Amino acid sequence: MMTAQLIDGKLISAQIKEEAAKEAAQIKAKGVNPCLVVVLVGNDSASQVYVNNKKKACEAVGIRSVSYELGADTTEEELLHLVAQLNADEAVHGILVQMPLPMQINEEKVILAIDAKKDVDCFHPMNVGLLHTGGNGFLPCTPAGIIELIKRSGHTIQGQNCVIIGRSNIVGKPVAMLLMQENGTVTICHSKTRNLAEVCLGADIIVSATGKVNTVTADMVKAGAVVIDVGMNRNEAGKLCGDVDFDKVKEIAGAITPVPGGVGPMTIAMLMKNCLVAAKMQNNLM
Ligand SMILES: Nc1nc(=O)c2c([nH]1)NC[C@@H]1CN(c3ccc(C(=O)N[C@@H](CCC(=O)O)C(=O)O)cc3)C=[N+]21
Repeated sequence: MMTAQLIDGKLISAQIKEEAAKEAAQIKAKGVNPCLVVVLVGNDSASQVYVNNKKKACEAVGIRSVSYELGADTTEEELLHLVAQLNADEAVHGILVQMPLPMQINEEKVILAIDAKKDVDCFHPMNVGLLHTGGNGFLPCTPAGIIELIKRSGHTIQGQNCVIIGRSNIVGKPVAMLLMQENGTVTICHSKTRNLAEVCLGADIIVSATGKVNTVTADMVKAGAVVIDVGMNRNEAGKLCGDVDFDKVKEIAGAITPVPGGVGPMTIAMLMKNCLVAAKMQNNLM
């Protein structure tokens, strides 16, 4: 029995990519050819999958995509040199350096080196700061995808109790900011939070981003709550699964995202939107 509404990230992301394709055509009609460069260092197999998905999305939307695949032994200096070259290239609008990077490379240094105007991940401290002051421009891809999933599946954020589990720079913290901007009442929980189950039981919306299987179990979910699963884990059988005990939670929740097919595809759809924002910003089309 399935009581909860299944929030279809594949379907919603397809709609967003369709909208982006229309906008890409308009931008091209003005003589600008949006272009994303993805840089992958090393040969992590999960990263390969994501990078391929990004390429496919670019093709579908009509964004030129170029990828650089560098060896696992690439030095920080070499990567920074490539970033500088891409910063200077007027034909390149978006630069995405796939994380995580091999340990000889300082990720923060690389993020800082990317021109903030080309930072389609919205990881650069300038863009993070703008996000916090309500500034416009880039939105962080996974958090923005979560907001779209909630809204486009018919749920309101305004006035709702939103509980986030996880405080990472790429999901927990920025999604808190976006939910607050949507007038949600936000609580951020993490590994040191006391009475996590109790806090979650008060939530109308739960966002789990811990990377730990079974972070959210049925006893933690209020009847009818919206449950967004950002986890990307492998279970004992090697199968991709989220943070949420899906089979049991779906009997209690009002709506739930699956993994795969939930937040993941949305991240890529929102990346496409940021690439168009980048192309417009750099050509005074905003
Ligand atoms: N600079 C940078 N930017 C990122 O945005 C970034 C990154 N580094 N490093 C890794 C994470 C992870 N990430 C995903 C993107 C798409 C799916 C995705 O498409 N998932 C599909 C399929 C997953 C599969 O089949 O393995 C799904 O959930 O249905 C997942 C994860 C982007 N990330």
